Amino acid sequence: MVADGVGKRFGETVVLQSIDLAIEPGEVIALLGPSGCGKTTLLRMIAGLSGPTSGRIAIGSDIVADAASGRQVPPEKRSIGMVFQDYALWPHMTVAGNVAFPLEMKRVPAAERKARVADALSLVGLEAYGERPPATLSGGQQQRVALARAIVSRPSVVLFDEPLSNLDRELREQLVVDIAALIRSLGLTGIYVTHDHAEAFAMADRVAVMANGRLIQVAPPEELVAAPANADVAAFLKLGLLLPSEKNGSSVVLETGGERLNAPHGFAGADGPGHLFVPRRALALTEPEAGLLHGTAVHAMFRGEDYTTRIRLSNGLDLDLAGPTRLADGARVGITFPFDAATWFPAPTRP
Ligand SMILES: Nc1ncnc2c1ncn2[C@@H]1O[C@H](COP(=O)(O)OP(=O)(O)OP(=O)(O)O)[C@@H](O)[C@H]1O
Repeated sequence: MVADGVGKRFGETVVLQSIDLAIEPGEVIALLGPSGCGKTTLLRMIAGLSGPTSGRIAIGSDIVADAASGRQVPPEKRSIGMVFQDYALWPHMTVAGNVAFPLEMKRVPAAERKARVADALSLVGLEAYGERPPATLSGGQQQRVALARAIVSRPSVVLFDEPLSNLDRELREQLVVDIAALIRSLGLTGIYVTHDHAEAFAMADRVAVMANGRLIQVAPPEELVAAPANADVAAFLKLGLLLPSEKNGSSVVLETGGERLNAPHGFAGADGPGHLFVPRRALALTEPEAGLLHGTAVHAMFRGEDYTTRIRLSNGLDLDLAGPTRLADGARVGITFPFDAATWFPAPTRP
């Protein structure tokens, strides 16, 4: 699937700017971003449920949408399967009837249809449920039916629109693994929309982080965590501490609280306002006099193996840090980190 300069406007409102995204066959991409950033809009255009106002979309070798020529291939003629948040099963059909539907649309002969439906239901662990009406199944089982329906015709791309958000946490954690294993074992290409970064990390080969109708970083999960492209990505993924500050040469002064950090080797990046980013794994609690930053313990929570303490920094930010001891509420603490683990993100200069 290739999106080439894809944009979407509703009247005067620009919802997607100019999206360039190429997904390899067999690859799973998560579209991740806060509510309203345009994830569903992009997915609906790939599905053919709406058309781009600029750019074009290809699935395999077919151009399925092209704003310039007005070409818009309808959803049923695109090689796609879809799994929606609300399952979207037809209540008047049996489970097997639902799964068979995409094959009926393609006029697959009855005997082959039956075998393929049985195969798809067994892949999702529901071989015994074919004759039941969907309403008699649990939410998790209904979503498995929707998954079987999405893969039964072996489409070029399977599109997922927040498929697990109606399910409780335990079920979500189970299904995310099952879905990931299934799409990988079948070698399917997947686009998975979510606002949950744990789900995106569990599912995807690469994660496309979106904000305000733009793609801001497309990278494997490990790379996003190790090297977020900017302060927005680090903030959205909650990767650590983002300190609003002013940089002047090798020193960084925190915007509020006035603490000054003198980095022995300085930080790369332009002087002026911005954020100092310190990844969570680099942060450690220490005595107040040994701390680069200072704060007060708000409350320590026992987490089974260690304690997570919420610390209110002198600039008012809250930070949760794990440690082996229960700190008293109100205790003064220091926070330290190796300077070479920190990154300076200058404030963006927006036109
Ligand atoms: N038909 C429409 N007319 C006008 N604005 C729309 C229309 N559809 C979507 N939008 C706007 O486009 C923006 C992006 O919406 P979209 O549903 O793609 O976001 P999202 O990232 O999927 O959010 P969520 O996670 O809440 O579903 C929103 O500001 C929304 O209000």
